[in-house]
Amino acid sequence: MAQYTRVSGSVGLITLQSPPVNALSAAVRQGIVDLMQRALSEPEVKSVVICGQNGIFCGGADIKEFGGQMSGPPLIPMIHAIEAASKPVVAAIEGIALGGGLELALGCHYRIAHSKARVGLPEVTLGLLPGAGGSQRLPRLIGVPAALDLITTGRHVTAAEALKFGLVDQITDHNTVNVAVKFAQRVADQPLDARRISTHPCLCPSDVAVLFEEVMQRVRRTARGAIAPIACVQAVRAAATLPYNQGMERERELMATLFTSGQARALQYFFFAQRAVGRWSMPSGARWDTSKPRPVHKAAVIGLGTMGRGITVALAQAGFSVVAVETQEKQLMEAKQAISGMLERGAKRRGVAPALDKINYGRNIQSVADVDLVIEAVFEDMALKKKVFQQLSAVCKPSTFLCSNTSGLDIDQLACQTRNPELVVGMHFFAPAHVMKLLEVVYGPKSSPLAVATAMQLGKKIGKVSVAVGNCRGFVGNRMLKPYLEQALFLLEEGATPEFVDQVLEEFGFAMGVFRMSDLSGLDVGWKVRLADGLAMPDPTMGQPTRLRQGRRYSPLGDLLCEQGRFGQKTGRGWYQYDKPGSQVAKPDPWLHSFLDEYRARHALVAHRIDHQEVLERCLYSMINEGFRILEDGIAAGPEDIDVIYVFGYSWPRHRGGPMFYAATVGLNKVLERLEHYYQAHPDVPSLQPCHLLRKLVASGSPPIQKWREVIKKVRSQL
Ligand SMILES: CC(C)(COP(=O)(O)OP(=O)(O)OC[C@H]1O[C@@H](n2cnc3c(N)ncnc32)[C@H](O)[C@@H]1OP(=O)(O)O)[C@@H](O)C(=O)NCCC(=O)NCCSC(=O)C[C@@H](O)CCCCCCCCCCCCC(=O)O
Ligand SMILES: NC(=O)c1ccc[n+]([C@@H]2O[C@H](COP(=O)([O-])OP(=O)(O)OC[C@H]3O[C@@H](n4cnc5c(N)ncnc54)[C@H](O)[C@@H]3O)[C@@H](O)[C@H]2O)c1
Repeated sequence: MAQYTRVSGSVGLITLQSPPVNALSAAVRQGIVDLMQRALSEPEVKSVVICGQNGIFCGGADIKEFGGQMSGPPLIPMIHAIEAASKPVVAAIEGIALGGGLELALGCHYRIAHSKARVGLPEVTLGLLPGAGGSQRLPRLIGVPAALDLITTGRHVTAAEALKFGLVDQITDHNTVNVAVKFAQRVADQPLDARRISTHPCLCPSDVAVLFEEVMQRVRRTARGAIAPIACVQAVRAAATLPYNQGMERERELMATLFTSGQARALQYFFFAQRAVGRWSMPSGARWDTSKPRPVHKAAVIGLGTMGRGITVALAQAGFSVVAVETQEKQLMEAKQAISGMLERGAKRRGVAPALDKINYGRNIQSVADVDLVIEAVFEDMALKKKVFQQLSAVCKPSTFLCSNTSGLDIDQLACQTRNPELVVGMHFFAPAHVMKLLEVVYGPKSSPLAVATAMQLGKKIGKVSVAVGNCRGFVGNRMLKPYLEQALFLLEEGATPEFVDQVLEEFGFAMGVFRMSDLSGLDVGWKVRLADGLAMPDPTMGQPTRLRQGRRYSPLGDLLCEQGRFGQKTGRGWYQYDKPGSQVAKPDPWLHSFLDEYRARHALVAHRIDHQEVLERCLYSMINEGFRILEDGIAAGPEDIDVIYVFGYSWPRHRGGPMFYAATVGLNKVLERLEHYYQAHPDVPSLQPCHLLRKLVASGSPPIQKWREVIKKVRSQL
């Protein structure tokens, strides 16, 4: 909807009204079309101002409409009509002008923005391009290089930056609508021809062809298979090389291709999934909207290794006072230096002062007595963690929340060491903790809704996307990683190379294949866990590792590499070789290939030809199958939780929506059929056995992903 008022006698004020972000729904578009006609027909009205209610100009097209039959007046002619109007139209931009919202403003003759407003064309993040003339008007207004930057990244810019670009005409600290109305009165009689951006020539640098070539190469390199960034470059190239009308035609063609692509559907699903995870619930029925968090002012981090340092930086940067405790003197010194460096670099990037004074360092756990929340990040060793939780429980205020950054140990066992187990949750960060967006908030059987709500809110405050999950070995992310890693090893045993498996996964869109990723994070991490589990022990009778452990197929390949001191990048050798320890350039290693040949010969394994399809299906479907088990067990409340965890924590390509959305795209019956096929071929691999929920979903006609929760509820109620 939109509302019309006449202000100061001669200005028609059109206010977009569609909470929460004044998206351009059919009703809003209809309102704008009708009210523009009214303003143009009233002789007293000399100029028009368009603004949005509640201090928000417009969040763009209504993304919810994209999924269905679109109705109402189309956006492109609506914006053309505004630009063609005989009376000046001024956009009063408060809050945000994004996507179609900015395109609407670009159709206006003038743009006045509040100093705190942000503008941008984020369509690329939804698998689209600015398809209401944005790709053609923006380069004409601010030049090709700046337009390419904004359109291919989708980044939001501040009002000050927008003014520098010439994207807005004026910024104000006062009431933007009042300023815009006065401005509209001043320009009421001025000629409009030069203000119609579509009539401007496109501002191109002399080496524009080289520029497009360079940008296209960069975009292809970083897109990981996403098509929208490439279409964005093509659309801007059309603006630079074609007359406006032909450019608009090209924009329309490209948009039509994107609009109906699976990638746009995946990215739009993911947009809503990110928001859905904030509406968490627990099996007890506790929910985000009925559970109040308690404020946290002062926090502590215990253990300043890789993770503790990043967590300390994340907390300090968000303004929290932090007590940082490390028992080892040498580690403490190194940590202080590393944390200060990270804070200084971060502050320089953001143009603010480094938050060095937010942190108090110490070696004694007693120094955390008065904090509101503790995050433990000591070694992944249950005995040590239990001891630390006992100490914390004795030292801290009774109301202090005690959280663990464990990668997968039982939160309940830690809670049992404390006086107030209801205040214990997992806060599982991802490395590097000050950079990675994901936080798994893990509730155990005793965790209270208060503790979950507090950890979720803290996550939000430090800029994380937080997902509440249940307590089980590996939680959601690492639990699903296990069958994925396991399949990758089995594929090596059966004839594949690490290079081939990685290539297939990287072509699929992962930032790194499974073996390059293992080399980066360190092969010793998983080895220690397998040793602790009694899995990585060599067979004592044979002096040889066997391939069956605890009743199921087991690949000792990773253990054998670790026994040789091949821990990955840090030792300069792993699944690949590196020029020196710490180097990041992975090179195929002939030693590894001979080692694999010998290993296969020793175990009478005949290498067979493994193709792309087999790598993808075995690695991904086994992981997806575990995802269904996680849903069935109630560890994740819905598929969105899993998808958000995988995109933000494990570099799953966003344009494929996440593993569960991908399963829905491939077709659940196909996933089931292929899992059945592989399970038949490998009956000693339980992770390939299709789980009950997957079968149930297929039996229910493979409903769309938005309906899975209903089936999950039924399956769980029958357990
Ligand atoms: C706006 C934000 C920055 C606000 O952030 P904040 O953190 O404050 O709040 P939330 O993110 O939690 O959002 C609150 C609430 O609002 C919902 N929401 C936000 N934005 C939208 C939106 N644009 N539409 C619908 N709903 C929205 C959000 O989901 C939350 O609700 P929930 O219930 O989920 O909690 C932030 O929200 C944000 O960044 N929003 C997105 C901004 C954006 O990306 N805008 C661009 C939209 S796409 C667009 O504008 C396209 C245009 O270029 C025009 C395209 C023209 C279309 C023409 C169609 C041609 C098709 C051709 C096909 C031909 C086919 C054929 O030939 O057959
Ligand atoms: N490294 C990762 O990628 C990663 C990712 C997510 C979670 N985690 C988890 O985070 C935790 C820490 O991992 P990390 O990689 O940072 O380990 P790390 O080995 O780098 O650091 C652990 C630090 O804890 C210190 N420490 C040990 N006992 C202590 C005590 N009683 N009091 C104070 N400090 C103590 C050690 O001196 C060391 O500096 C583990 O539980 C791990 O599973 C790690």
